[in-house]
Parts: sequence; structure tokens; C-alpha cells
Amino acid sequence: MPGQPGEARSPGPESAVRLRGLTKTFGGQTVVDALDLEIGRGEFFSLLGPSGCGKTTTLRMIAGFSDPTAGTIEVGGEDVTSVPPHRRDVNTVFQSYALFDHLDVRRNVGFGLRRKGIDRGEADRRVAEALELVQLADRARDRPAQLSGGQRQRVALARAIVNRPQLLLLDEPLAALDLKLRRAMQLELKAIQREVGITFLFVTHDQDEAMSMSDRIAIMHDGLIEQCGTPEDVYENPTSVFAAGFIGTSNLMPGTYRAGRVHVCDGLAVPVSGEGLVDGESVSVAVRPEKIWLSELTDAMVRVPGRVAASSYHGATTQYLVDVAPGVTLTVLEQNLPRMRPEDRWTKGAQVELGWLPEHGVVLR
Ligand SMILES: Nc1ncnc2c1ncn2[C@@H]1O[C@H](COP(=O)(O)OP(=O)(O)OP(=O)(O)O)[C@@H](O)[C@H]1O
Repeated sequence: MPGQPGEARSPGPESAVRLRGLTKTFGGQTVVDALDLEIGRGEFFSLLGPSGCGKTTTLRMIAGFSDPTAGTIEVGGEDVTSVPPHRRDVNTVFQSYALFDHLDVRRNVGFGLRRKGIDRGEADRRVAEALELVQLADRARDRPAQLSGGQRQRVALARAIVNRPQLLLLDEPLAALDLKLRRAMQLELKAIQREVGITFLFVTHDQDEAMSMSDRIAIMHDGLIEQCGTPEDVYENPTSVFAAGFIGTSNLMPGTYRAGRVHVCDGLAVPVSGEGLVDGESVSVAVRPEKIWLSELTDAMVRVPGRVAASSYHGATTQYLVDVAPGVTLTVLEQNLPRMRPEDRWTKGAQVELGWLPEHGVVLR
């Protein structure tokens, strides 16, 4: 289904970014396909999608580094489609820090301010404030080479926010950091964004990253927005098979809808809410692994018998693969609760009954 921007939260007339029919083709290949998108002021918005789906190309057009083939770009209500990059009220943070090695941290951060003709005292004050914000006030006299990867990226961030642009574009800025530092930086980045109130448009292929930081996420696929909404919305209510599979893990059971059930195969017909469906339609039922219960089932649940094909212990959780029909295996994720003993876990070959609440079986066309 094409994007439904603004569905989860309408940015209104005061939008920070408005894209209309934004299109880019390279040698006849359309990599960004008539994108319509509105981002509200102060939003932390992520474009999430696999490599090659057109995220960076979209960002480059908004920054002004690449001309759209068609469509318009507004920033803060102003049409900037033909405005050169340095005249747009937009800054970009890249994956590579792009710092000047021969300048110290303070000068790297203040570089753009001096070029804009801001007087020395005011520039020094703003640089100090930006460095305070990214917690690098004590490293102001260091050269980039003396800093860690995470610290360098914080310098790049300070440089990008020091002149308080309306919009900050971030293209996989944490990709070069190791996992632990990356998680820490995600929290910091979100806190900084809240504090400065600048609209962030963040590009990533990492769903955890997008989920943990964003007010809204647009899932991109082949140059199109598949779905747009809050993290909770896109996770709980995916509207396409691609979206369901790209964010988190989803069990997909393809089948044919008939009389309130999706017939997956002989012996497996899953009751669903049939709203808007017609008999004979090909659909898939998607159920998240953590929404499936293996014990304490209730009458309100959809119940399916199965046989455990594999079980793996992950510390906080145990993951089971359960065969429910020939060729249909569901993944189930169970919390290892304090009261559970090792012998309570199911082992390979066990006959089980799976259950989930009807509303957790999402029907996808
Ligand atoms: N200058 C260019 N000339 C030709 N093709 C290009 C150019 N820039 C990008 N492309 C193509 O456009 C498509 C989208 O690329 P883009 O970099 O926007 O994707 P992406 O979603 O940001 O992926 P990644 O996460 O790998 O950066 C790719 O198929 C890419 O090869």
C-alpha cells in the first residue's frame, strides 16, 4: 500500500518538511518514486528501509546536493526545490564525520559560524553551548585525531546544530560505531534533539535504531513509502507483508480468506476479523512471535496445535520453532519469567497448543 503520511500525527500547516511527488531517476531507473511526505516541526522522523531503497537519494535532494527529476521540496513552508544547498536552512550529519583534522574541536564546530560573518564573541558563546550539549566542553582544544569515534561524531553533531538550522538531516550517523557505543549514542541523540527542538530527519536501515528514537517512522521500499506511523503503530499494525517482515520478526501464514477464516492449508484455518475482505481473497495472517502463548491459553484465543521443532535459550527469552502444518512453522518467543524452571521449557518433539488473541492476528493483503 502506498504511504499514508500524516496518518499517525498530522503535522499541520506548520510542517518542517513537505515533499510532493518527489521523484529521482538515474538513467531511466526510478529510485525515488513520487514521494509525498510531511514532517512536523520538532519531530524526530526516520526513513527506514533496506540498502538501495532510496533513503540517501531522498536526503540528498532535501539537502540540495541532488536535483529532483520531478516534485517539490518545502522546508519551513518555503519552496526550496531550486534553492542552492548553502541557502537552505538545513544541515547534514553523515556517517563519516568529515571533520577538519588540522583544526581543534572548537574551531571545527565554529567553522560555519565564522563563514556566516557572526561576530567572534557570539560565535564563541554558541560553540561553547553546543559543546556543552554534546558533553565535549572539556575537549574543545583537542584535535579530531585525539578523539574516539563516538566523540568525533558528537563534534560533527555540535557543528551541525551550532547555527540552529530548522532541519537536521542525519544519514546513518551511528553506522561506524560499535554496538554498545551506538546504543548509548542513540539515547544521547534523542535527548539532544528534545533539548534543541530541531526537526531531525534520520536515515537508517537499523529498525531498532529507528524504533528507539523516532516520533514517527516511514518504511521505504523500492523508492516508495510502504507505511508511515509511530513506532508502535508500524510494529503493531503493519499494513503490508514487507512492513511486517522488515520491522521485527513476523510469522506470516499465507492463505485464502473464506467465511471469517484464512485457510492456510488442509487442517489449518485461522479465524480472523474479516472486515473488508471478500471470500476467495489471497491474504496472509501475521502474528508477532511474542504475541503467541504456549501455556495458560484462554477461550478468547485463536488456538492451533503444533509440535516443537526446535528450542533455543537466549537468556531473557526462549525461542521455539513450532510446526503447525506441513510447511508452516511459527516462531514463538517466550519470556523466561523468574518463576519458570528449566524443566518448564518445551523441548524438541513436544506436542503443544499455541494461542493468540484474535486482534494479534493481523491480516495483510
Ligand atoms: N549517482 C547515482 N547514479 C546512479 N544510480 C544511483 C546514484 N545514486 C544512487 N543510485 C542508485 O539509487 C538507488 C538508491 O540508492 P540510495 O543510496 O538512495 O539507497 P539507500 O536506501 O540510501 O541505500 P544505502 O542504505 O545502501 O545507502 C540504488 O540502486 C543506487 O544504486
